[in-house]
Amino acid sequence: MTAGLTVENLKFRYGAKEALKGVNFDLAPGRFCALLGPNGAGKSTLVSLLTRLLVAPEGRIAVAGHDLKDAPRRALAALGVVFQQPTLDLDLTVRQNLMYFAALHGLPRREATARIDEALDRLSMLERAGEKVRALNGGHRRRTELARALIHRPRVLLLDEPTVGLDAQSRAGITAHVHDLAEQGLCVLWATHLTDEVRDSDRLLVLHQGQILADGDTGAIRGDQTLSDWFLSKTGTTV
Ligand SMILES: Nc1ncnc2c1ncn2[C@@H]1O[C@H](COP(=O)(O)OP(=O)(O)OP(=O)(O)O)[C@@H](O)[C@H]1O
Repeated sequence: MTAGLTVENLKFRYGAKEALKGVNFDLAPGRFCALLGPNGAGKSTLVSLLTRLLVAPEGRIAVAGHDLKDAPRRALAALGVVFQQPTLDLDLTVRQNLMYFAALHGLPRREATARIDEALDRLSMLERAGEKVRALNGGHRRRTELARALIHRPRVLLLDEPTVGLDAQSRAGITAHVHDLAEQGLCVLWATHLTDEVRDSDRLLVLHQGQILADGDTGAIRGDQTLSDWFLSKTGTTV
C-alpha cells in the first residue's frame, strides 16, 4: 500500500453485466497516470467506486493509505475529484462556488479565502473570481472545477474525462496544468479515451472490457507504434 492510490481485486456488476472483473493497481505520489479505455471499458464505474458513489461487494480501495470502507471520511478527505459532468452552480460566482465547497470541508473563512486565491491564481482564474459561472466558457468552467478539487489539498486527484467538450487550446492547458501538479507531488489518475492526452513519460493503465490490459510506462508499452495503433493491435477495436 502506498501514500497514493491502491486498488485490489476490484469487481463490480450491474445485474448480469460484469463491468469490472478484478482490477488491481498501485499508484505512487508524484506521478501522472492515464487510465485509458474506450467507451464502456469501465472507467466511470471505477471512478464511481473510488468516490464511493458505488460500493463494491468485493475488493479494496485505499486513498493515501486510508481504506475507503473502514475509514471513508479520511479516505475521501484525501481525494480531489473532477467529475465528467460539470457540477458547478451556474448562478453563483466562481468564488462563491469554491467558498461553498471549502465550507463543506470545514475550512475557516480566512483560510478558505487564502487557498481559493492561491488555487485560482495558479490557474490564471483570479481575475474571474467575481464572475458568475454561467458567464464563463467551457475551459474556464473546467479550470474552476479543478481549482475546487484542490482547495482541501488532496493527496490524490481523480479526473474523469475532464477535457470532454473543450476546444484544443483549453484541453492542452488543462492537461499541462495537471501534469505540473503531478510533478509537484500529487498522485493523479486521469481517465480518458483520447490517446493524445497521454505522454510517453506518463504511467499508463489500459482498461478494456473491465480488465487491466496493460500497466506501465506509456513509451515502453506502445514501443514503435502510436498508442491508438497499439490498442487496435491488442484488441481489434479502436480506443
Ligand atoms: N447502470 C448500468 N446498468 C447496466 N449496465 C451499465 C450501467 N452503467 C454502465 N453499464 C455497463 O457497464 C460497462 C462499463 O460502463 P462504464 O460507464 O463504466 O464505462 P466507461 O469506460 O466509463 O464508458 P464511457 O466513457 O462511455 O462512460 C458498460 O458495458 C456499460 O454498458
